[in-house]
Amino acid sequence: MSQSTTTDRGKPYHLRLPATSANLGPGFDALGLAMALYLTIDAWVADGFYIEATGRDADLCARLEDNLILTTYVDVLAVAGVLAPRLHLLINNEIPLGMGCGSSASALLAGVFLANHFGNLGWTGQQILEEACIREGHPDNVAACYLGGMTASLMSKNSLSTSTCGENLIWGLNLAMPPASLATEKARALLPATYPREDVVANIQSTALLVAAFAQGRGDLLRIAMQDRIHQPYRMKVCPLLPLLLPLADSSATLSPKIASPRILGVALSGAGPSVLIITEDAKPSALPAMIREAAGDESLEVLQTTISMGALEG
Ligand SMILES: Nc1ncnc2c1ncn2[C@@H]1O[C@H](COP(=O)(O)OP(=O)(O)O)[C@@H](O)[C@H]1O
Ligand SMILES: N[C@@H](CCOP(=O)(O)O)C(=O)O
Repeated sequence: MSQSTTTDRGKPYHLRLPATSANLGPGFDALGLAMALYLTIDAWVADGFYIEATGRDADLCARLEDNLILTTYVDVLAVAGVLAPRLHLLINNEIPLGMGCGSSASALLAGVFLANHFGNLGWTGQQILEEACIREGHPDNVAACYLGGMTASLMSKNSLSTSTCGENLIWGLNLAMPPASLATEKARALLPATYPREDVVANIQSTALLVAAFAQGRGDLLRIAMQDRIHQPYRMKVCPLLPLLLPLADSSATLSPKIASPRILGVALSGAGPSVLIITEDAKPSALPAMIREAAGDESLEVLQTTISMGALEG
């Protein structure tokens, strides 16, 4: 992107927003886990809109047209009746776009943070969070992106309630990334309007257990607690990695603690897919990528290894 002609940039407004893995299996639209892969933005008022982007999907992040960060920024200020100062954004992105890792949540939250700061809106953190959740349409990734750890969220009449736990857990978060992206909107359109009662009850039971597992650091519960019956079965056809990798959750269950194989705690679709999240007892186990590639039958499959993030930084 072309350079801003702003000569004296001064201290930038700085944002660092994590990727998120929503749902964690059964917690559809309710649970999200913040991951230590970041969208980092430095912003200054300038004489026009400029974006310089580096990192993952840098070409998409640097686009000025239909850019979710900028459209959110301009729209929030338009609704507030404030003329949006033009901005120069310096972006470094580590979050894969359209892969089920919450890139749109981080972009929306960034747009709202920028609007609040440069439009002097004076909003509280809660107002910023609620605005971004309303715009995303479901609170799970946005709330985890802001608050970090494993965040449970509930949106009722545009009012958000949240609770966070597990921010200090050192479990490994391993993401199997197929080559093609999948728009969340498309993956949501595959879900039925109603569900059998037994599927709903099974998901309520799993979700309750899953929250307890994160709150108490009970990795032994994840294999059972990450089972889902309300979105993953319907998304398998557009997320072909999922049926190949779900059995990995069972592979560790029978291992003797003496065997030095990476201990897999649980497996789920990451967000709306197509990536798959594999949680391990240890952070970044070096033997796991090869195990995942073998199960997927794809030697060149990308595997990202990361850990739990504490959430957003701003200022
Ligand atoms: N850093 C970013 N800059 C601009 N647009 C972004 C950014 N991150 C995400 N987006 C927009 O969000 C879309 C992906 O959102 P979505 O389909 O919900 O997938 P996910 O949130 O799982 O990555 C991208 O195609 C792009 O339009
Ligand atoms: N609960 C949502 C989560 C979407 O997450 P994303 O990272 O894929 O945008 C859903 O499952 O649709």
